[in-house]
Amino acid sequence: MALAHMEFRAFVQALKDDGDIVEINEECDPNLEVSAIIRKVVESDERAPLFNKLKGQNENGLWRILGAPNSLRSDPRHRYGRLARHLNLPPTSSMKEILDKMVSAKTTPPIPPKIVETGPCKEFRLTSDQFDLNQLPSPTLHQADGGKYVQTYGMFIVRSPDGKWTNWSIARAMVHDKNHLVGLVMPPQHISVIHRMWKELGQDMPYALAFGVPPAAIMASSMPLPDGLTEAEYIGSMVNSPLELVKCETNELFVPSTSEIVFEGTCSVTETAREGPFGEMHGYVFKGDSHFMPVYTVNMITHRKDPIMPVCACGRLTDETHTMIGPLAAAEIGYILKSNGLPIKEAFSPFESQVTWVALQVDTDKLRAMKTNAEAFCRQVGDLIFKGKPGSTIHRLLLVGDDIDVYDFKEVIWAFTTRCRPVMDEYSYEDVPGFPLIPYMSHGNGPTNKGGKLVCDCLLPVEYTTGKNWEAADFKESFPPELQQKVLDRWHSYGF
Ligand SMILES: Cc1cc2c3c(c1C)C(C)(C)C[C@@H]([C@@H](F)Cc1ccccc1)N3c1c(nc(O)[nH]c1=O)N2C[C@H](O)[C@H](O)[C@H](O)COP(=O)(O)O
Ligand SMILES: [K+]
Repeated sequence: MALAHMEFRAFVQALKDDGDIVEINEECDPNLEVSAIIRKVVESDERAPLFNKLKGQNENGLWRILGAPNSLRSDPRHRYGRLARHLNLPPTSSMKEILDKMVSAKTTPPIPPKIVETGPCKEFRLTSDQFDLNQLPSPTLHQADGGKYVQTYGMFIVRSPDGKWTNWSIARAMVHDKNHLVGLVMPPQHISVIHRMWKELGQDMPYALAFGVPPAAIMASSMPLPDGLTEAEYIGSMVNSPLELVKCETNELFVPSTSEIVFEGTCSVTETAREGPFGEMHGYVFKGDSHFMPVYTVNMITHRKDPIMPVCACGRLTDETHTMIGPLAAAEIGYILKSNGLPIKEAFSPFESQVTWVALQVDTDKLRAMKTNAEAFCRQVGDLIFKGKPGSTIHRLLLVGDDIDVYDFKEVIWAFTTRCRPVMDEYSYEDVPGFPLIPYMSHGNGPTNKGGKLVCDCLLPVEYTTGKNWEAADFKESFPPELQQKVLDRWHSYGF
C-alpha cells in the first residue's frame, strides 16, 4: 500500500493504525444523522467516524463516508495528528512544522505529475443514466441547508482554456438534481478566475471533482498558492515524488489515479441555480440565504470498490474549515511578507478568531533596525496583504513581539488586550475586498464585499525604538532562573 499522504485509502488505514477512527457498521442516514455524529465529533475532538453502511448505498458500495478527515485529536501530544498524516509528518508534529512543510516547496523546483494509463479510480464507471445523486448517500449537513452538500472535501480540477494552468481547489457544491450540482464559485478564488476565462470564450468549463485524493493534494488545494501555479507540480515538489494522474473519460483533464470517487462534467458559464444556504465556516446558517451560482453537469462517475467520500460538516469549532483555511492562508501570508523583506518570523490564524485573524510574530531587533514607525510599518503590512488574494478571508492582522507565541491564543490575546490601544493603534482598511461570508459582512451594517479590515499594532512603542522594557509578571520572567529550577525540582516534594 502507498504512503498515507499519497493515497487516501492508505491515509484511512494510517488513521485506523493510530486508533483515530471509529467504524460505524450499523446503517446510518445521510440525511442529518451522519452530520449530527460528525458535528458532535468535531466539537469534542473525537476520533473520525467511518460510516461503512449508508442508506442509498449502491451494490458496489458507492459510497461510504469518512467524517472529520482533518480535524483535531483530543490528546494534546497528537493535537494535529490528522493534519500530520496528510503530509507524512510524525503525528506529534506542531502546527509550525505542518505549515513549514506546506511552504517548503516554494524554494524547490516543481515536480510534474506522471501520467498513468489507468488506476483504482477506474474500477467502476457510471454514465449519467446509471446514477441519481438524490438516491446516492448525498448528505444533508445542517437542517436549514438549501440542499445536500455532497461536495465539502473533494478537489475541483479546472484548467485555463490555453491549457497552461490547472488549478486544484476545494469549493462547496450541493446536489441540484439527479445529474447536476450547483456550487459556490466566488471571486477572488482561482476556480472563479478560470470560470470567467471560459465565460469570456462562451464555452462551458470542463471540470473534474475528485473525492478521496492524496491527502497532500487536498492540503495544497486548500491553500491560496500564487495565480498561475499548478498545484500538481507544487505537491510533487513538496512530497518529492511525482503524483500519478490518469485521464478523465469525458474530457481532457487528469485526476489522481487512486481517487476514491471522480465526478466528471462541465460547469455552465450561463446557467445558474439557487445555491445555499449552507452552515458555513463561521458557524452560522441564515435561513433562506441563497444566491444564484453556476450549475455543474455530472456526465460520469468513476470510482473504486466500496469508495469512501470524505465529508466536512463545517460550522462552529473545530473542523477542516478552521484547521486548514486559516492556517494555510497564514502560511502564504507569512511567506509573502518575508519574501518582501519584512521582519516577520511566524504567522498563524487562531481558531478562537474563527480563523478571521492572522497573528504575525515580528522580529523586533530587525524592526528597530528599520528605523520605522508604527503607522508606516502597519500600512506596509496591510497594503501587502489586504490588497492581495491570500488575505481575502482575513479581517484582522495582529502584529505581536518576539515574546508572543502566535500558535498559542492565550499569548496572542494577552498581547492584543494589553498592548494594542483600541482605535489609536489600529489601522483601518475600508477600500479593499472583504470576505462576504463573515456574518458582520453578509448580514451586517456595511457593504458585504468591501472593507471591515484592520491591522492591529500589538507592539508597544518601545519595541520600535529601544526594545522591551518590562518583565512579564509570571513564573517564567519574574523569578531568577535558578529559583525557577529549584521550584520545578522540588514541586512534588512541596506536596503538589
Ligand atoms: C478546507 C476547505 C476550504 C474551503 C471550503 C471548505 C473546506 C473544507 C468547505 C467545507 C467546502 C466550505 C467552503 C467555505 F469555507 C467557503 C469559503 C469560500 C471562500 C474562501 C474560503 C472559504 N469552502 C470553500 C472554499 N473556497 C471557495 O472558493 N468556496 C468554498 O465553498 N474553501 C477555501 C479554498 O479551498 C481555499 O481558499 C483555497 O485557497 C482555494 O484555492 P485557490 O487559492 O487555488 O483558489
Ligand atoms: K489551491
